[in-house]
Parts: sequence; C-alpha cells; structure tokens
Amino acid sequence: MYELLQVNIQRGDKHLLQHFDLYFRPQKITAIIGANGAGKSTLFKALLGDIAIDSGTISFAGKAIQQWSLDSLSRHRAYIAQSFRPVFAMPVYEYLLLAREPYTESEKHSERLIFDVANDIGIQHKLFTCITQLSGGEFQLVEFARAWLQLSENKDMSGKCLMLDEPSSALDIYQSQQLYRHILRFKDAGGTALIIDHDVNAVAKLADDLVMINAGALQTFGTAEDVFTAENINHCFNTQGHIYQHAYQLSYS
Ligand SMILES: Nc1ncnc2c1ncn2[C@@H]1O[C@H](COP(=O)(O)OP(=O)(O)OP(=O)(O)O)[C@@H](O)[C@H]1O
Repeated sequence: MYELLQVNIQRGDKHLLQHFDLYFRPQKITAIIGANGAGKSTLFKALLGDIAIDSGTISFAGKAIQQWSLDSLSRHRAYIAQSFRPVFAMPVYEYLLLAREPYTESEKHSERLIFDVANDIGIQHKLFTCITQLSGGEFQLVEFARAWLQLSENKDMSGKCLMLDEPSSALDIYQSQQLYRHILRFKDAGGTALIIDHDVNAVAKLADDLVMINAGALQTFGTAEDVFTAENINHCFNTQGHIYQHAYQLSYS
C-alpha cells in the first residue's frame, strides 16, 4: 500500500529517518515498534506528508504521494493521532458528521452511517455528549469511529488505510481489547492498518507484519512470526528479556 524508497529526513545534525526502504502490505496489519524517540511518529508524519523528506520517494497505492489530491487521500487514509483533543465544543454526532465531508450524500445517509458505526464501536450512548466532556478513553473510541466513517464508502475497505499512533494508550484493558477487535474487523473488511504501539505483547498477537525502528534507522521488518524474536526485541529496546508463551492469553478474535 505505502512504499518508501530511500527516504531520509534530517533536521540539523539529527537524522530522524535514514535510508528507509519499506513496503506496507495491503490488507494486513503492520505494527511499528521502537523505543521512545526512535522515529515512529516521524515515519507517520512522513507518510501523511506532514514533514518534508530530504530525499527518497513515498508512494501510496502505486502513486507518488504528491500526485494524490487531498480530497481523494482523505477518502483513502485516516489518521488517529497520539494525543489529540479538540478544543471546540460540539456534540459527538456533529464531530463525526465532519468525517463525511469528503462525500456527497444525503443527510439521512450520513445519519444512518454514523448510528451504525457508533453502535458497532459501542459509543452510541455518547452521540449527543459534548466532545469536551468525554474522558480520554471515550474520546479515543470516538476518534476511531471518526476514522472509520472517513473511510467508509460501502462495507468494502479495500484500498483504505487506517493509521493509528498509540491508539490504546488511554484505554483500559477491556476497551483496548475491543479496539484491537475493531482493527481486526477493519482488516477483515479488506482494509490496511498501520499501528504504532508500545505494547509489544499486544502487537505480537495482532500484527501480520512488524517494523522495528532504532534511532532513526530501520532495524528490521517482516512478518511478525519472523521478526518477533528475543534478539530483535532486546536490540531494539536495549533490554535483556526472554519470550515466553503464556498459558493464559486474552484473545482478540
Ligand atoms: N522537527 C524536528 N526537529 C528536530 N528533531 C525532531 C523533530 N521532530 C522530531 N525530532 C526528534 O526525532 C526523534 C524521533 O521523534 P519521534 O516523535 O518520531 O519519536 P517516536 O519514536 O514517535 O517516540 P515516542 O515513542 O516517544 O512517541 C526524537 O529524538 C525527536 O526529538
């Protein structure tokens, strides 16, 4: 889906991303992991076009990112930021309605879609609450619903990409599990998900592919099965741990 070829980003003397060659497989969940300050959010910013790259190319669905119109991009990829909170006051319903801006459709259609998605994500009882009165976790789920609505044309999410930067950071254990289930549902509908998450245990179970970033460099990437080794994890996080299979594991499916 996204492809990076020899992408470099440097600010002053600091190399934020160095020689990134990466391909994110469509209809898969790719987790991006790395220590604090490794460059994960910078990678997302580069994919979103929010930070200028110094060299290399980034393409989305086979087309250079600069050749996409903003309108078309907004229907193909949605981003959930790490700790965004809107400062304006409006009901959740109105906030979600903004996600339907790129589409020409009747008010009835938007309304039905918003109620359906809110129901699926379990925030239907919050639809008429003011967004400034939501807890951090509640707002995170609203953001997920907003992103889903932004990408919904029909039930098929093929060609659509959801980018999530630490989406479960404000969620309790139950809501985190629910969120991971929704991400799997998105994949089952044909969508592609890129997720930055510090919970390596969670992503090991969730992700098809893993990207490990270490001090602005791509340490390794591949299928989660190949990449999720104690050696790789220890190198990435400067730890000395072991990998254990626990008899008791919470399941997302
Ligand atoms: N515009 C900039 N100019 C200079 N340095 C920057 C800039 N943006 C980010 N950095 C630095 O680049 C490094 C990578 O930052 P980034 O936010 O991508 O890390 P991260 O892996 O997402 O970290 P975390 O897990 O803590 O969120 C950090 O050391 C940060 O201070």
